[in-house]
Amino acid sequence: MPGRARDAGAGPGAGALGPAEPARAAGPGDGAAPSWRERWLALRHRLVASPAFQRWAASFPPTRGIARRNTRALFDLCAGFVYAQVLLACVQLDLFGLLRGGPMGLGALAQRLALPPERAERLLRAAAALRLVAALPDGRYALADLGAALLGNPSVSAMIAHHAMLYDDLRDPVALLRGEAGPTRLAGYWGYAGAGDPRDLRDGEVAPYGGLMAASQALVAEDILDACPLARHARLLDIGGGEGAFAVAALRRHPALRLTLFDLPAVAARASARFAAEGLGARAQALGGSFHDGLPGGADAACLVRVVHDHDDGPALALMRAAHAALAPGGRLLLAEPMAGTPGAEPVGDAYFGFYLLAMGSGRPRTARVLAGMLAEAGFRDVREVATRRPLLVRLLTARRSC
Ligand SMILES: C[S@@+](CC[C@H](N)C(=O)[O-])C[C@H]1O[C@@H](n2cnc3c(N)ncnc32)[C@H](O)[C@@H]1O
Repeated sequence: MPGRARDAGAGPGAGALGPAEPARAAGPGDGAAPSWRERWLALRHRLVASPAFQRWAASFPPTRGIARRNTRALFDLCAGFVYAQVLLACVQLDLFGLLRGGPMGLGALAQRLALPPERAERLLRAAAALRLVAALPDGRYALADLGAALLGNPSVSAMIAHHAMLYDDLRDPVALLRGEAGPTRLAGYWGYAGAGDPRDLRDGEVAPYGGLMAASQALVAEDILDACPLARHARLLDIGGGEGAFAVAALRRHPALRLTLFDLPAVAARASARFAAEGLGARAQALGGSFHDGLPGGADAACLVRVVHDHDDGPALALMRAAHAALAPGGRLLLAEPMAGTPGAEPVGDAYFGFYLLAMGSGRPRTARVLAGMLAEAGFRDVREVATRRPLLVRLLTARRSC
């Protein structure tokens, strides 16, 4: 296992980077005397664990609201899988597509869903409780905000559908944590994460994840390009650029920009076809290879979009070093991905991506500060975070190679 990156500061510009990784406090297990805070927490936890206290807190007016919120939060944690499966059923049955044209009654919906009316009603009531659809006073059902938002983002439905593999892999989370779960379905899906030489992957093995990534780029490319326009750059190296969805968005926005996309050979071939189909063949080329063997030079900007978190610390740091070596002096790197410790989205980084990448067999979510430390270690300077519109989906660090 490669060594973990230090939670280092990252030189100039890095001071404002997110919360530090929580320091591992010395505790009784480490031989140190417990601090007053630990003693207070222990007392508090003994109280909260007591059923008598729970009953009292749930009826005492000043604590009633907190007790109910905590009960609900705990129940939601227990029930999360069920909610996700209700959503999967809605997606598989295309419920939101059916309601796109307007509200429908139960009978018509049951027929279109090919479900007995009682089962259709059960699904619709569950979906209404989850704010995916709305039950109208006249008994018909309509889209609610969350269902309508899914219709506007078809890639989210693709993500939901492919979660069937993730849930299979998470069936025994302790075995997964102990490395005793055996081969996972996600490692097969993301072929480069498994054993073997990723350069040997064939078209049929990269197409499923390539398509999923290309579809979900719609959500992130504009946020990245709005946060960090590339107008001052002449040539962009898109490292691990997939089928070219981000590249196409960048080229369309900056008509003078030229671009080299680098990805595994089978993926680069798909990107090449896309550039040609979009009429961008004269400004964009796709090169195939493994970035662990080095990167093509000549670019004054490079980007790593949703790539670094797929890799353990040793390969991730080597990749940053390769990007540094490939950039022209003074060139700029953009590192964009969802990050751990994002305020208001903490479970997305450490819980969702933490376990997703564990099942995939490679990588981990990192805080902005850890990534900044790694970039500095790879030789970059001026590491800074640029705010994006939806940090839950993507955050952005920029860094420079010295002149
Ligand atoms: C999660 S995808 C991100 C794709 C794209 N940047 C995006 O955001 O849509 C990671 C990409 O890294 C590529 N990749 C993984 N290992 C690689 C390697 N050793 N050499 C080159 N590309 C690699 C994969 O083929 C894939 O296209």
